[in-house]
Amino acid sequence: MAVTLHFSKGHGTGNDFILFADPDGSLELTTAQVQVLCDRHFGIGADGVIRAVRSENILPGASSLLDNPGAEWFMDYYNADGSIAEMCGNGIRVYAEFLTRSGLAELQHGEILPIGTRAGVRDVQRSELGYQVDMGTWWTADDEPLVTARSFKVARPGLSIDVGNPHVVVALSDDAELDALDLNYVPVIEPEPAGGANVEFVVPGVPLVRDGVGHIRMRVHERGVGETMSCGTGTVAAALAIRHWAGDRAPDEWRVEVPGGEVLVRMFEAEDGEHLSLSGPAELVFDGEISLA
Ligand SMILES: N[C@@H](CCC[C@H](N)C(=O)O)C(=O)O
Repeated sequence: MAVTLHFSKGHGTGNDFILFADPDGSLELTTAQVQVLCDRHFGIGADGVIRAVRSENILPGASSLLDNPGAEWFMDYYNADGSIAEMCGNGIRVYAEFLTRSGLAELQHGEILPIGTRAGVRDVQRSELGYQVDMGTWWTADDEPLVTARSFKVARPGLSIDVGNPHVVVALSDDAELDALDLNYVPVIEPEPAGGANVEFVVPGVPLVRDGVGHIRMRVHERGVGETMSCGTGTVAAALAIRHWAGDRAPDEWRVEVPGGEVLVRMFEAEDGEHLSLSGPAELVFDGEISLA
């Protein structure tokens, strides 16, 4: 039976999403439906789909992923290929805008909106740039994978960083190399991570630190999508990697420039260790409806 889906289209620094409300959890999409929705020629076109479902109505079993029952809403996130991702740093800001604009949640300046994700609960608040997200803790893997992109003569070492979802960050020599990178070609990671990974290519700013703030340029090849104009979790991983490589004097605040704009990453101490915050814009562009077979 065909289903009519009422959706909003939005983006955060050009990383774009189709969002729809399914408070009762009655409208689970198939992989094929997600693929059609995200197809830029045969569907609406997007890097991912976000289903707004009340936390109490997420799939049986998935509720164990929520470590804080205070999160009324869960971000059910799908990559364009239909695969599920644990977290999306740009998507969660756009999701907060969707929830508040559609009256499903309220968020005044200074208030916090906890949102459930497969990586745990993330606290979102309004900020000067749009929204700020407490991205929680992070960890690096012991192994150093090797990454090969199309133009590389030899594989280069990457840094594996998990910020709720998996990333491998690779440093490039300069802006020209970053601009010339062909990300139609899927970067090869050795050893291949079991669940795949997003790969960020970064160039430190020159100078790296200006007025106490670090500067980075980044392009990304996203797991389950391909090249995107931005990846929020990827910018956080990029800032962590450059700080790691830069050493003791590196700052805790970073501006990360991506093809779709700029976001701000901060590192700060919380009760359970170092957290990261991500601030950036969130825009809803249009609403529509589509019939799904
Ligand atoms: N674009 C997102 C990340 C989306 C999920 C990613 N492709 C994955 O599979 O982990 C972001 O802004 O963080």
